[in-house]
Amino acid sequence: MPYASTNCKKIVIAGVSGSGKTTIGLELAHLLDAEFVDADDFHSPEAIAKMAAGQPLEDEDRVEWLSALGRSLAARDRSTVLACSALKKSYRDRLRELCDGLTFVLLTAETERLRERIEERARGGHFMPSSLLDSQLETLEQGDDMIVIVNVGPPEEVAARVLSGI
Ligand SMILES: Nc1ncnc2c1ncn2[C@@H]1O[C@H](COP(=O)(O)OP(=O)(O)OP(=O)(O)O)[C@@H](O)[C@H]1O
Ligand SMILES: O=C(O)[C@H](O)[C@@H](O)[C@H](O)[C@H](O)CO
Repeated sequence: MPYASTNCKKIVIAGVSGSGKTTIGLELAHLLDAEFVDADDFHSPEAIAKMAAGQPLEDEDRVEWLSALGRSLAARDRSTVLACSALKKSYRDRLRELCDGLTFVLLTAETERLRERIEERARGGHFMPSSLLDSQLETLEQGDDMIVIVNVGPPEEVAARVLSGI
């Protein structure tokens, strides 16, 4: 059955590191009774090591990753929320090429709030250093192909705003 005629929703929660993709994506998946997939789980160990060492990923580091994510989304027959940075328009287009009917939501927040959240999370042992935030923001191509939601407030309220926006 073509995707458009089913109730199966495929939503990509995009944004820079620390924008809350995982936090809000999990809440949204709960509201939609959808599966939640974290694109960080699809990065190669080399890509994770690179980021952990403070080096930004480049286009070539993201090629296989995006293909695997697009194929994985297309293969799912349940509603799915994917937390994925999807910083460039070309990355989002690659996902669209592989999976029909994707809705993209961009989470944003003020830079200093993002930095504080990343630093707090890094103290808990997360691999991503806040030194990479500037390159994440430089790489981000915000476009009218995404609904923009400001991630400020209790996560369940932000997820409810996402739900009414999509
Ligand atoms: N609405 C919110 N209110 C308070 N804290 C939040 C909110 N959203 C996210 N956070 C916190 O900010 C940090 C970053 O959030 P999260 O890990 O969800 O971001 P992310 O976009 O998935 O990041 P990354 O891509 O780097 O994995 C976490 O510690 C999370 O608890
Ligand atoms: O495209 C990218 O640069 C990556 O997906 C990053 O966004 C990280 O995976 C994430 O920030 C980890 O915390």
